[in-house]
Amino acid sequence: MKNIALIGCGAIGASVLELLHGDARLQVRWVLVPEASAAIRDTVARLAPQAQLLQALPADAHPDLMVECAGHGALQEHVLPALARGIPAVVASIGALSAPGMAERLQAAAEAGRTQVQLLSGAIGGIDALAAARVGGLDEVTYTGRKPPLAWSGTPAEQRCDLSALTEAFCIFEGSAGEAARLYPKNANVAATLALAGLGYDRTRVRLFADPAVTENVHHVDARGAFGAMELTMRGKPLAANPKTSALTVYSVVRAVLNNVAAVAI
Ligand SMILES: NC(=O)C1=CN([C@@H]2O[C@H](COP(=O)(O)OP(=O)(O)OC[C@H]3O[C@@H](n4cnc5c(N)ncnc54)[C@H](O)[C@@H]3O)[C@@H](O)[C@H]2O)C=CC1
Ligand SMILES: O=C([O-])CC(=O)C(=O)O
Repeated sequence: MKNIALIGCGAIGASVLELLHGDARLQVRWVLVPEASAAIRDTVARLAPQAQLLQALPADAHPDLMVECAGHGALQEHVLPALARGIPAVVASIGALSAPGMAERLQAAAEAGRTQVQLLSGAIGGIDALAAARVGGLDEVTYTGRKPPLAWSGTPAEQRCDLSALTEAFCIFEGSAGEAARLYPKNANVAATLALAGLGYDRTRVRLFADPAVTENVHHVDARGAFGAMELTMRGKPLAANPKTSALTVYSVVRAVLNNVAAVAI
């Protein structure tokens, strides 16, 4: 049986616990959050009663896998030290890697601990194809993200337009994946994932729209290169607990965890 440390117990973390609950091949032994609200305590008591709810991984704990679904700060706080201790990790907050030096520090920590960090595909598909296409050489990768206006609340989009008054699609951002990840950290994980798998932060073009005509989180990717061309549209249903997050992100985390305990991984 594999022991799991879960970082974050919000919209994604709670749904991950729900889906892993009862799987005899693994046990969530630690849930790490900055503050254990009553809702988090209830969720953990119901879905992972054996788990310790803590702020940091104890020095003598050695999980088989750390699962990050918490936010950008969690990479610095939990993932880097775990990797350095030899604990493998899967990470959902891919936008965090756009902070200067973070990608290099993740790599150095994993090398020091002789382990591996897996960057999850999260809300987007086709990352396998894009990363494979990169081997042959990519010429162009463009990502267009479209979410309902209120999914952009609390972001710099609020300074660009009145989100609640939009009657048609409004382009809230156009630029590189690097700028997108810095300005819209909670919404630009997909842009950062595409950049890391494909042409990098500077050469991956990004357009983000607040669109009152959509009810889903719509991700569109166009890529061209030596392999040929790829066009992909995902229409992700948002999680009820957090409309900024697509439900597929939860399934992507669960898939990665299950691939760690399954005899055949896909
Ligand atoms: N790769 C992808 O496609 C996607 C990635 N994400 C990432 O997943 C993260 C979590 O998403 P949600 O669950 O929807 O957010 P949420 O806000 O519902 O939950 C975040 C949880 O993490 C905890 N937390 C925050 N900072 C922490 C820290 N430093 N250490 C430990 N716990 C911490 C919070 O207390 C809360 O329990 C987002 O911040 C985003 O970076 C989200 C959507 C898509
Ligand atoms: O969950 C999504 O649809 C994607 C998302 O928020 C992001 O790119 O960070």
